[in-house]
Amino acid sequence: MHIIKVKDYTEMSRYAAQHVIKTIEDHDEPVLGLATGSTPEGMYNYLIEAYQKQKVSFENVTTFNLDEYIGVPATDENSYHYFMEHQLFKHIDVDPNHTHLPDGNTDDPQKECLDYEKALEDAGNIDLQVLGLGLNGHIGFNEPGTPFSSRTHVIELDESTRKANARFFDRKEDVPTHAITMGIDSIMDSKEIILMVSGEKKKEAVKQLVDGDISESFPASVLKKHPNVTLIVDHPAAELID
Ligand SMILES: O=P(O)(O)OC[C@H]1O[C@](O)(CO)[C@@H](O)[C@@H]1O
Repeated sequence: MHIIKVKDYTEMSRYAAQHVIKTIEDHDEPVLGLATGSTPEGMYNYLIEAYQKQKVSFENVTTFNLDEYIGVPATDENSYHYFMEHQLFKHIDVDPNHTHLPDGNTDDPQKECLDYEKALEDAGNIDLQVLGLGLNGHIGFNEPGTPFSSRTHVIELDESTRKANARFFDRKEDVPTHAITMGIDSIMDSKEIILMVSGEKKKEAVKQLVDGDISESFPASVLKKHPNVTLIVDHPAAELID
């Protein structure tokens, strides 16, 4: 795993956005894996700015998001559909038919998982996957204990994850209990991965990732087995690593 230390959230976001733009430039039909949460918001703002300055076009880009809550309609502002639409998609020239998120509002989540895997396969795998890091080491919504062999699946969210994400909801009880997430093996199929981590509260997770063992009890540790991963970490989050 290649480690890039940057000053702060702004630099992390800029660095990641430049990496995404380079991937788009290097491929005729780029396939991007995208994340939600607070971590990538700044990167999305840089991408929108670059698009507005005509430095990049998303016309030929296909996107796959990592995850979606179960039972939250796409029109609900807490859904990851809504997040992506408002944080990125509606501001750029991506073809809406080429953006994919799991449908968390389906009657048949198991079938939705299989369909999502099929769509990923048909797209020929992800050229660049963007990841954030959960406090407990989750990537996507793959919580500790998720098998490294997992493909897209339904997951019960950890209490710690529901607590961490309660800031987006009116009440903690409103945070969904389940989600559909790309599996760890699905993520590992990506040709390249960037993992963005910012902020002092993630410093223990970063230490565990960098210095700890590769173990299903800390899902992000699997990334150390991937041949092309870059950790972009800001100084507050990198405080405990060399
Ligand atoms: O960026 P945040 O909000 O700290 O969340 C970290 C990770 O957790 C998730 O939001 C899922 O809880 C991921 O999508 C994200 O990468």
